[in-house]
Amino acid sequence: MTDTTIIRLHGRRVWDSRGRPTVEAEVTLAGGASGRAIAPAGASTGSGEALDLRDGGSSFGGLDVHQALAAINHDIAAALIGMNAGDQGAIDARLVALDGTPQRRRLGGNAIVATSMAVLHAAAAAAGQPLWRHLAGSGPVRMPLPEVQIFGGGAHAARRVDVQDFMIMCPAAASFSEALEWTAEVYRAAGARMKQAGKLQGVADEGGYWPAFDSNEQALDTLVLAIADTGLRPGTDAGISLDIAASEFGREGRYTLALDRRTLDTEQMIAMLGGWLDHYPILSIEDPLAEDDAHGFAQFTATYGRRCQIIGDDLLVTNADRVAAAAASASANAVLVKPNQAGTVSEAHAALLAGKRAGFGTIVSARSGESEDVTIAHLAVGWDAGQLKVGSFARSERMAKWNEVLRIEESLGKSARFSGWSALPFQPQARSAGSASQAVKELTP
Ligand SMILES: C=C(OP(=O)(O)O)C(=O)O
Ligand SMILES: [Mg+2]
Repeated sequence: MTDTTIIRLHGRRVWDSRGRPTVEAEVTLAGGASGRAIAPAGASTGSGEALDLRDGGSSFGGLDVHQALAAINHDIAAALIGMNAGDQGAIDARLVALDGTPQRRRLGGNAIVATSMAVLHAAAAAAGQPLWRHLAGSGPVRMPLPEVQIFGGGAHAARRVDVQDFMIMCPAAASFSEALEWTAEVYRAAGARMKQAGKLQGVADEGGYWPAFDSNEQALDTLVLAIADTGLRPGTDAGISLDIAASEFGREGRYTLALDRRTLDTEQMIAMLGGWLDHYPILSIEDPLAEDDAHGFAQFTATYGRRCQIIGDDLLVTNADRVAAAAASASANAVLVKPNQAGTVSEAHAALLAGKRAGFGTIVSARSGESEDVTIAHLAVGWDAGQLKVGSFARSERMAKWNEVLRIEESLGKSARFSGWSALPFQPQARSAGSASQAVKELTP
């Protein structure tokens, strides 16, 4: 291990996958090691998450990031230079104290997360280890179950369909690489079907197809048929994972579905999703209800939590206290972990650990605005999260992460273990796949 004293911190303006400026932080240590990281950015943000500092105010202000860069190059650099990069907890505590606001309004969530992750990279480099191994120590790790988008919707595709992410999970695969291979086959089969049906309009923000479906159910039907087209068994080999992102169209117990031109109350929303669970091989649902509908979440989880993963994203905003509260009230059984939602690496890790303590599924996740930064691939493996949600094949900022996991898997050789079904917080035999073959039969002309 070389000298891990921080001697330089530099903030740089780079660009994200939506053509928006973002922040890269680069940390140099006395022993010569360095690390850098780029802040991602969300589009369907939870109201409780850390806010990016954009010129003129928070994420909801201007577009540019000069103020966040200035925060890195002046206040943050002054505070961190001389500190030990090997003590991530102390670095992150210093960042939190220096900002002094619950949502990182002063220095910016973007400045803070880029710095926190860059320090982590520098410490791993100084130890001469890949980041995932630096995090895991000598502990066992599993390759994560990939959650890959096939169609985009909601805020990621101009609300062309209400549901934000239609994804595939292949927990029956023997390895991460096999799961990704099966998913790629489904992706191509879905694209071919959409093209044939005149429903393909392009690529959404996370690399899934930008669809021209007439209903949310048409998207689900297409997904089931695409799985079957590849020879995989829907519900057995490959299942569906949805991010409803209901906070985007629901408030105070009223949910307005643009595609169906109707407004549902909480009970009706639960009934609609329950109908989908009964009919389609769905393994996971994220944000089925809005972030202000904790009672609805609890009701949904009480009814379906034994046969489906129910993920809190906007509800939990990668916050350990919120995860503990959700466990106590049984309002979800899984937590999405987005480092920039929390602000620092340590806070994101605390949220993941709170999830593990509660027996929750834990899913490390990208944002819809991304870059070539692959930190989350290492976090998913090094923290043994079990699951990773990134986006899809048509965009290289997504594939950078998936390909990084492939490299990690290869480096482990025969000792690489795949999380598969063990990543999900319910028994496989209880999954809602009963009607999957019936659904295919009904859909096949
Ligand atoms: C990745 C997501 O979206 P965004 O980054 O736009 O908040 C999500 O909602 O899970
Ligand atoms: Mg989400």
